[in-house]
Amino acid sequence: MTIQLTKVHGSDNDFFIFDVTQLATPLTEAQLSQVAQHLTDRETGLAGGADGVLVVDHSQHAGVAGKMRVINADGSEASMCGNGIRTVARYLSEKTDQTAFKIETMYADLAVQQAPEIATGIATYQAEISPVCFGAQELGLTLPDVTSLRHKRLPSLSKTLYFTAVAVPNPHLISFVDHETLLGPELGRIAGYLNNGTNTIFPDGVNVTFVEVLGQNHIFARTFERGVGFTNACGTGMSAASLIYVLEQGGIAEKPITVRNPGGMVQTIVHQKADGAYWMDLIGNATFVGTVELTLDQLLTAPVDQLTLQETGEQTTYRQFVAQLAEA
Ligand SMILES: N[C@@H](CCC[C@H](N)C(=O)O)C(=O)O
Repeated sequence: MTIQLTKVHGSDNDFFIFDVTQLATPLTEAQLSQVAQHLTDRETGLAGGADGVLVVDHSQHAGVAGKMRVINADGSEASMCGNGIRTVARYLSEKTDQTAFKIETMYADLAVQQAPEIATGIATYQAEISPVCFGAQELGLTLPDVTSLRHKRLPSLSKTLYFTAVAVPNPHLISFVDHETLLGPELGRIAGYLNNGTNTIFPDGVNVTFVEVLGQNHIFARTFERGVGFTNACGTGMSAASLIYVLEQGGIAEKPITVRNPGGMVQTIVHQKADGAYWMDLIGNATFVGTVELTLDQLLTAPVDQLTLQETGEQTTYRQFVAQLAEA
């Protein structure tokens, strides 16, 4: 039996889509974690490795096209992935011949749809990012007597930076910084500490994003992800950053925010419901790099570094888009 995987990315945050409906017998949780660690390794993994694996399955929820689970490169499971869900939206759109539908994720069935191209020839999808919560419990924030963290200094992390923590629903710590700090070593130092598994602030780790304001409704986000490390972009991180930009830094809700990142660019829109709850639209590329077929042995343990992708050619168009962004 062979299993087809699709290598995909959103803003060069790259993944393998693993459609487990192909399997005759389901894998165990331990095997899924093993698959992610095996395939994503940047040295020995498949096709240059990846930031994670997006597990696609049937959903039992009425009116939902499919289910997405997110397994980070270190084998841990995340509740959501903003760049990933756009690619899964495209995968399910092509599989089920629909352009607007819902995808089941760990905490919510999220609305997704095909969207107008962000640049010529770039397949583009839009995803709902929610639920949003500021509570310490949902964040896994364990500072004594702290129920939320909104624009506060944490002297044990930095003497100068202000931090806001928000779950969307995976946990994010956001700090607005100047250009030098955005590119400097502080992000790696702080996020490395918060994801070391022994710290007492976020014992389960947290995604950390530094944000620079480039203009009105125009920001740059750089993220160190829990379970991965530095990535080219983090979709939920950019959505969280956009929300905090609106709440604390003069960003305008209900209007597109351009979010640049090391891997490209997305747009977000921050919304608020009548009951006060926030949610975001995340709009960006859903690029299919190529496909590859593996045996079950290769999926789990056998060497995969010599396997090559059947490329789609989409990455060439994506590279041109990124080159144009750099010139703009
Ligand atoms: N890259 C993702 C986020 C993936 C999960 C994250 N590492 C976590 O553990 O919460 C995105 O685009 O949102």
